[in-house]
Amino acid sequence: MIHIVIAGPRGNMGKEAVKMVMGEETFTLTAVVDRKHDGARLKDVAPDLDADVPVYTNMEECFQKEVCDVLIDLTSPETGKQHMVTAFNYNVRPVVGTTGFTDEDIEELTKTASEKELGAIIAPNFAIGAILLMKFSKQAAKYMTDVEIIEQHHDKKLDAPSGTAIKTAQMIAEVREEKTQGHVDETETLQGARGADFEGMRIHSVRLPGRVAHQEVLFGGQGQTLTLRHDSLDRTSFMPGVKLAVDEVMHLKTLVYGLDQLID
Ligand SMILES: NC(=O)C1=CN([C@@H]2O[C@H](COP(=O)(O)OP(=O)(O)OC[C@H]3O[C@@H](n4cnc5c(N)ncnc54)[C@H](O)[C@@H]3O)[C@@H](O)[C@H]2O)C=CC1
Ligand SMILES: O=C(O)C1=N[C@H](C(=O)O)C[C@H](O)C1
Repeated sequence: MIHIVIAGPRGNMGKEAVKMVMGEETFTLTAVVDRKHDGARLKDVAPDLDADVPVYTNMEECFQKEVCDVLIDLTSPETGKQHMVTAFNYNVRPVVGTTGFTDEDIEELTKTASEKELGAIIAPNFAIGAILLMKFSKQAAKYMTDVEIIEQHHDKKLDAPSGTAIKTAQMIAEVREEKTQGHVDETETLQGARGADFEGMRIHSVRLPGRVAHQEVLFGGQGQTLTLRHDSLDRTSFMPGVKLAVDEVMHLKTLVYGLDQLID
């Protein structure tokens, strides 16, 4: 039995994670960490979840009082890192879907996980289709080096570009011959028109009500284009990946960044 604490249980992702954990025979939800409602029961502050577990606002107190093997963090960019550090201090294995980590954050957290020989996962995207999109993009970029990434999300999203777009660009950059795209003399008459620059590739972020999570990777070559696209139509798309990460993190002795590392 894996004992789990979820941070951010009333958020879009947190709610789905609570339902998923409660539905798994080998998982037990022991508590949740929220921004408010300290001392309440989750079922009283989120009746749609029907989860009779305690709510803490202080993660340390939660780890001191409750049994916890794995922390699932689905909060905000500034909170995720802090939660991971606290989890490491209590020998709890973090599974983090929260996006917005810098390269330095990931390096620092990897060092701590390795020193403690404690498993940890930061997964910018838990959806299998999105992981396949990243892998296929990496494959295509060996042959087609002009790439533009267009990601589209709901307008409540805090970080841009998305964690998925950054991870996709990082994976592509591992194999892509470095080049600056577009015309050598191109200028932006309106700042930002060409999107963010990742090693010469461009990333464009769209934010619209009605969207969930979508990404296209566009490749251009002589007389041809290739478009790869993934759509998450609702947040249940991420849950098999969250379950996989919880199972896998129990066997790891360091931090893994991206589920692409765990899926063939
Ligand atoms: N890895 C993946 O597959 C996915 C990752 N995400 C990421 O997950 C994160 C959450 O996304 P959503 O659920 O859409 O956001 P949301 O805004 O709906 O939920 C975030 C929740 O975290 C809570 N929270 C914030 N600070 C907290 C703190 N200090 N302690 C406890 N709770 C705190 C908020 O109160 C809120 O309920 C974002 O970073 C997003 O980019 C979202 C979808 C999929
Ligand atoms: O905020 C979201 O919604 C999502 N965030 C993740 C990201 O930044 O890539 C994953 C998914 O795209 C949904």
